[in-house]
Amino acid sequence: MIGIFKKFFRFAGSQAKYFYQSLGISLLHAVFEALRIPAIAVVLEELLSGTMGTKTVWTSLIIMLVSIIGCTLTRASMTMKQTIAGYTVATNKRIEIGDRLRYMPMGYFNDNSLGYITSVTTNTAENLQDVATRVIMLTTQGVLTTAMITLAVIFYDWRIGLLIVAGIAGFFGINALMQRKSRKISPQKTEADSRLVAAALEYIQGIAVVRSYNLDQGAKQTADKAIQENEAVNFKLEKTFVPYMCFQSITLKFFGLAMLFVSLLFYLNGTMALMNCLLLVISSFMVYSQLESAGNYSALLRVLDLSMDKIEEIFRTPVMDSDGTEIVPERRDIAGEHVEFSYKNRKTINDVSYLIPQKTTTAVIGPSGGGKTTLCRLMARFWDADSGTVTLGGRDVRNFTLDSLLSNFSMVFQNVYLFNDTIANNIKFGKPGATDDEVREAAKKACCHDFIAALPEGYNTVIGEGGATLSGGEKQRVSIARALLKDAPVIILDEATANVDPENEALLQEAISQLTKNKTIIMIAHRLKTVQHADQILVLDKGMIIQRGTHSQLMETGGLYADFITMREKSIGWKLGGREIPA
Ligand SMILES: Nc1ncnc2c1ncn2[C@@H]1O[C@H](COP(=O)(O)OP(=O)(O)OP(=O)(O)O)[C@@H](O)[C@H]1O
Repeated sequence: MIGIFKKFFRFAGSQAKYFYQSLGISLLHAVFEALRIPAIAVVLEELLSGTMGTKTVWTSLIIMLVSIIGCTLTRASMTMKQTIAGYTVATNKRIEIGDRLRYMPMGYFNDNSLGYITSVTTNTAENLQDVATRVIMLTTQGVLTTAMITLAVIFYDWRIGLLIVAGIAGFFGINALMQRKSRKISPQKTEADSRLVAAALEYIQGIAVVRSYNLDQGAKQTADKAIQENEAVNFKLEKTFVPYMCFQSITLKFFGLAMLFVSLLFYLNGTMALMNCLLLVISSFMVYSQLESAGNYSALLRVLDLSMDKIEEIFRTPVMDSDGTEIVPERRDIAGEHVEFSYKNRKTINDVSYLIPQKTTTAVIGPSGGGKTTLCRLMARFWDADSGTVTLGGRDVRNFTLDSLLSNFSMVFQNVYLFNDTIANNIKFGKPGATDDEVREAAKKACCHDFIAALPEGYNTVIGEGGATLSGGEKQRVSIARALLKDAPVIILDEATANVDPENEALLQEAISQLTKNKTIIMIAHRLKTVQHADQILVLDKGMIIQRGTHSQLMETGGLYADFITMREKSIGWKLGGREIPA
């Protein structure tokens, strides 16, 4: 128990002082609680000696009032301090996690599900603000109050004091057994909580697929299973702890009763004065009451312990730019030398070298799964190469801080993610301090001003999470507006495939040509026109660059590129529903 407390105080960082302060107040609270014993003693003594007067009544009343008011004020102060500190610890940790996730290698997101990460920032952090404050307050208050009352009892009769101590020892013995059980079961609870969040997220995110394939049974069964498992683990937790809690409670009640009877026996055999006997009989009803409620909550200490472990695991995961420096490169050429990269053990980029001179366009083409996206993402350090180097302006990308490296790149991918916020704020994401005029200007260049202006609240229209309320083409143009606003010198573009309708296609092309003016462009190209006009074409297959050169050079040599072009040329001639497929 003490170990978990120490760990929590370390974990709480700057907020720990509020918990320490509340421990001090807790001690004061215990003193106020224990004051009731002398208040009763004063009255009993005078009643029994027959000297009872109004002065004694007032004295006792004042002590009682001091005790009650003191207890109330100290409890309120403790609750405020711990609650505020608990919420602040949870808030700080959530923000720190958010900051840290930005600098994590993408492999972290591969290895840990969205559900797991979400559950750490939601219910795990909630344990800090909720469980931590309640458990720490109740356990410290219970232990300190019992200790204080024990001291007061020892003052009147040390033998009964020893009896109380024996009761406390019995309580902690049972509590230790419960903690041991809790160590085994609590991880099941936190895992079941994570699984529940993961299943709910997956079910909601995949709801469109679930509907279109009429899979409600299968997908729902998975979510239902996670819900039922969670229920089962919680039942198991309760079923395991309830006997221990009952046993703790019975032990304390037994020792309370023993205190009552032993006091009476001591009185009967003449070793205890009547006043002390009556006082201790009354005290026997209150001595353990707070310890009992502390015991009921202490099982949750293990959950708190595990919550801290889960959060600390995130902080222990190495981030990418811990050794980076702020670099503003003089040139913006990008080069890879003997770059190798594997996802887990699957080699995806195999001894690749390239040079992308600044302000030129490089088209990357090749079969699906050949490694085009991976190659581009290694340039912006979504991942680190296993061997070889990637440089920007002659400097290894690993020498940059992630922020200073990424300030050079704008990336427009096919899977655009827009935040559940206004369109204006989604565009501003590219330049947080941008003015409304700048946002409008970027939107106009990206050909999205007209559709935004037609929305009910224009730029202040809130778009659903992931951009759910916009069409694919609209989302893509908003993401281009975002990139235009950022105005980074290097643009990585995963070109839209030809399955965009002709009107959108024309707008998209206009937006892209605005974005790419005067920049270094790396384009995963699907369109014949772009490929033909690129300064350099890299043909990537099975993680290797198998051809490189300009369109005419590669057409001359023949091979995969020439085959690709021939195929595209054939498809241009095809007509779909009377419309020509765009080149
Ligand atoms: N995050 C990831 N984790 C594990 N494997 C991945 C990941 N991303 C891609 N891969 C795998 O790496 C290989 C190359 O993928 P990549 O997306 O780079 O290819 P691509 O040429 O861009 O494909 P496409 O044209 O279909 O988009 C594929 O086999 C893919 O399954």
